[in-house]
Amino acid sequence: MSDSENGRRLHAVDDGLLRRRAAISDLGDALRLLVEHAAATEAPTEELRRAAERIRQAAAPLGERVRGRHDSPTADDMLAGVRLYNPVTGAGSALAPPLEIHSDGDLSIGACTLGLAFEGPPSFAHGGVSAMLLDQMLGYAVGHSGNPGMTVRLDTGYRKPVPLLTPLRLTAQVTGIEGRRVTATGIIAVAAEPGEILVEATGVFVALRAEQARRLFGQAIGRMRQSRAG
Ligand SMILES: CCCCCCCCCCCCCC(=O)SCCNC(=O)CCNC(=O)[C@H](O)C(C)(C)COP(=O)(O)OP(=O)(O)OC[C@H]1O[C@@H](n2cnc3c(N)ncnc32)[C@H](O)[C@@H]1OP(=O)(O)O
Repeated sequence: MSDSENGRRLHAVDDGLLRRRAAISDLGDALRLLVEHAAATEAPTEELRRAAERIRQAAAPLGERVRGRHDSPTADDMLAGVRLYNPVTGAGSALAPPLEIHSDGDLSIGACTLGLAFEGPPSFAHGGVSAMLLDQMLGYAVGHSGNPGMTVRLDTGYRKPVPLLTPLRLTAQVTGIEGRRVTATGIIAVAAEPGEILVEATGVFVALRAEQARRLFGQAIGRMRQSRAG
């Protein structure tokens, strides 16, 4: 194959992957709209029954070809950090707010708005959701520092309730590295009042030894290599 033919082929593959990722995002948006409407609706009972039937019909073709537990989604790129179904940040996940994170130097900054589907106490976020957002924020900061690891401890302090339907600002940073253990802290605030801490967390993350990584992720890594080679 000539260089230009090879180039055209790679370009076509990239286009296909980009189109698939855009479609996954689009499906994720539709699912999040569905989840939010389903949590907020006061539609008549008969409308709920009709909607349930239509949703089951729409779901059926998606279930015809599915991946197994150890298979990465074909549109993901684990090494580049592209994970479309991450339940906190994934554009394709119905569960994700989604939280958008970027870095400014050593500081990781996140933004999201939680809908009624995330309600715990009336009109405020469920405490477990705040912990989930902060675990992701701290994990991102730890990964960004070049020492990725798994959460072994997460201490969460709830100072004030987190309002729903209100833009939020989250921040996180690494505060200490001791061998394989990395400590990070983070907070949740309302975007309009970033100085007022609603929830704070400190997490400890541990970099896996090679043997631990093989034991926990060996099958998934093997499948990923196979699918890349094929
Ligand atoms: C740009 C970059 C972007 C990156 C984006 C990424 C975003 C990703 C975001 C994802 C975010 C979400 C992330 C998630 O959701 S991660 C999912 C939730 N976490 C887990 O499932 C982890 C479960 N735990 C384990 O599997 C084991 O504990 C592992 C394998 C991790 C360690 O195995 P093990 O337990 O046998 O430990 P060790 O013998 O190897 O020793 C390790 C060191 O750690 C210390 N230790 C252990 N436990 C604790 C503890 N509770 N408090 C304090 N320290 C503790 C221990 O004393 C030792 O220290 P030292 O004696 O060496 O000093």
